[in-house]
Order: sequence, then C-alpha cells, then structure tokens
Amino acid sequence: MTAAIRPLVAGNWKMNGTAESLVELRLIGRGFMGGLELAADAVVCVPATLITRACAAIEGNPVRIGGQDCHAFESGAHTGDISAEMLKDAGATHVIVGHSERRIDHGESDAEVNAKAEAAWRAGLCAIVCIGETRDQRERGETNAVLSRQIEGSIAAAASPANTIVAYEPVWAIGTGLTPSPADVANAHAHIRSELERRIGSEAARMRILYGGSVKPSNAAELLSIANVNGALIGGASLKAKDFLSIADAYRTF
Ligand SMILES: O=C(CO)COP(=O)(O)O
Repeated sequence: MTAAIRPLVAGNWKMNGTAESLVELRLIGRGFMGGLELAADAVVCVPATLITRACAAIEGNPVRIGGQDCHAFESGAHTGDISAEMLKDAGATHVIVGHSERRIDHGESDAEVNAKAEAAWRAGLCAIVCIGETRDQRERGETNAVLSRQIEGSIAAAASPANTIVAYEPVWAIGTGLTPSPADVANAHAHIRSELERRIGSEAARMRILYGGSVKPSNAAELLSIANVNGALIGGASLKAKDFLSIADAYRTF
C-alpha cells in the first residue's frame, strides 16, 4: 500500500536556463504557497550554474533545488566535474543520478551511478536515481529484466526512502511526446517496487517511485493516479511555471 507516500513533483531543466529563467522558478515557488504545498512536494533540478541563484529565488517557499549529476568523489583532479558536496554547499537538497542522457552521452554504468548515489548520501543529498528501458529493449520484451538489472546495479542496499527516490523514465518516452499505456506504467512501477523490496526490504514500501517521460498538463492526472506512481520527473514541461504547476495541480484533485 503506497497511499501514505507524499507525492513529489520534480523538474529537470537539463541544459536549459540562464538568469532570466529564474522568473519561472519564482512563479513555481509562489504557486506552491497557495495550497498546492499541502498536496505535494516540489524540487527543481537546475543547471549547476543556477543553483545558488535558484535557492535565493525560492527562499521562503517549500520548493527545493537539486542538481542534475555529481561526481563520485568529494574533490580532486577532475576538471569540469562537480561533487555532491559542492552541490550541497551551493544549496541543493537533491541530485539526479543516472539519467539516461548521462548514461548514453557519458557512458555511465550502473556501478558509476551507484557510486554517485552514495556520494550524494555522503554529502547529505537525496539521490534521484533514474532507470528505464530503451525502445529496442522494450520491443524485445526485456523491460522488467532491464529494470531489475539497473536496480541491482545502481541502487545500494543502504538506500532508504529518506536518501533515495527512484525515477522510472522509459528512454523512448523522453522528449518524444510518447508515453507508455497506464497499464504498462502500472506494471513497471509494481515491478520496481517488488525489486526494491528484494534489495532493501520492507522500507521499499515507503520509497518514492516517480514516472518521467513526456509528462505534461494533459496527461498528468492519468499518469499520476496510477498505483505506485508517487510523483513525476518532468523535463520540457518544467521549464514553464504554468505547465509545471498545472501538472502538480493534479494532486489537488486526488
Ligand atoms: O528526461 C526527463 C526528465 O528527467 C523527461 O523529459 P520530458 O518530460 O521532456 O520528456
């Protein structure tokens, strides 16, 4: 039974956003002061360059700020990388690890994703660990096997509902406007829940499992009402406060 899990609406701005985008964040913050904060939590994962200013922009409201990746080490000779401790220092509370765009663009393995999640915990951040199958894997009927493998490899046994959020993002649904059927989302999320149980035990019942991939205002109510879907990880539609708030608003009606 997952009814007691407080939903989370998370935004991933990816490689988008400059100082002028902070106006959207201020609007999101204001939106979460008008009653919406009673229905769901919110975090927006902005580019690292914006974290400090983003934290200033949401000061005094319940929205939290996250990063989009971190290095597994605390510091050292890793030009261009950013550690979890640095994200924390800048004001982040969360960090996405293992997004499929990083797994693909940067060849990140499950073991590296696991190390990054553990780095996030070490710094006191909550890791949003992304998993999901490609179109080919889905067509070969391998979705559950891929999810099992990614959970086994990317999520350490020490994961808990306080330090880890899982995001199911079918790679083929990201930025395409395509989404799995509600039945397919329900099956994937139920499978993830039971695999998490095998991995971390009964605590898995309280772990948030977000759905991500082409979530928008028009499909939010349907996707977010599915069993074991405890929130959304939103890409494109998180860039505009109006769309982000309209997705979050689905939780007022449940
Ligand atoms: O990758 C995503 C969030 O991490 C999803 O992106 P879209 O919502 O743009 O499909």
